[in-house]
Amino acid sequence: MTTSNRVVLTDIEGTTSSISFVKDVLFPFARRALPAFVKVRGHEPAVRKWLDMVATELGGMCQDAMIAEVMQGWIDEDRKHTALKALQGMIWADGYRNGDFTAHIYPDAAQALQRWHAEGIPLYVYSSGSVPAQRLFFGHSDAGDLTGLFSGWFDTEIGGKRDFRSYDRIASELDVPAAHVLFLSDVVAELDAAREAGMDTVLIDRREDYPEARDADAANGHRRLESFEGIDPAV
Ligand SMILES: CSCCC(=O)C(=O)COP(=O)(O)O
Ligand SMILES: [Mg+2]
Repeated sequence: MTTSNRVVLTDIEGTTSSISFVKDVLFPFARRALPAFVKVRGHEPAVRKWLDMVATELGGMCQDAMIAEVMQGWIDEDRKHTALKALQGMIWADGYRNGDFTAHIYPDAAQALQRWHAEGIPLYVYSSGSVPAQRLFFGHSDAGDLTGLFSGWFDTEIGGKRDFRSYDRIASELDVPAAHVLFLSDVVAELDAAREAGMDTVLIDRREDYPEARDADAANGHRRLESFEGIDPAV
């Protein structure tokens, strides 16, 4: 057991897992399935709630087929919209259940998360993917069911990942000083926001995801590592 009072908060896409898995497997799967999903399950309250949110944003009174089309455009743009992310998660549930795919996780990330958990370091996820999608992701990962490693999950319902107030709220929910939280992400703007809230940060700069290494300027003062190896959350 560790004597550290630090906790780890990690992003998923580009950090624990490859961008290509999300962009080339998950997004196309959701894009293809969206029209039928909206038609078949659009009446369920848990689905309707999000469709209505999108319809309101589009000015109200939209047909579901049009909402599906708009959301397909959002997938193409990689919009991190809370309603889209919630619906994507519901669609991916079928894919995981049917064994269409398992979620990619870098072996170094799986090993480090397992080690830190064994050392007693609390682990949390903060991703634009919805919390149910995060649970599915780690529940059906290439390294097996890793959900038991995590003490909690956060998505954009707590706020956007580039807004320092989201990190304030997360630290409050965890009931720890922000300085005790180590946030790991591949996106400098997210790390900037976490640092503004007082968190410690590491830029995960993987060659598989970012062929050109980011220099010190691009890293904007954040510690930069090319994998989870070498991260010691206890210091
Ligand atoms: C966990 S669901 C798949 C990832 C996803 O939809 C996404 O937008 C990932 O964004 P992240 O904040 O993890 O970079
Ligand atoms: Mg990311």
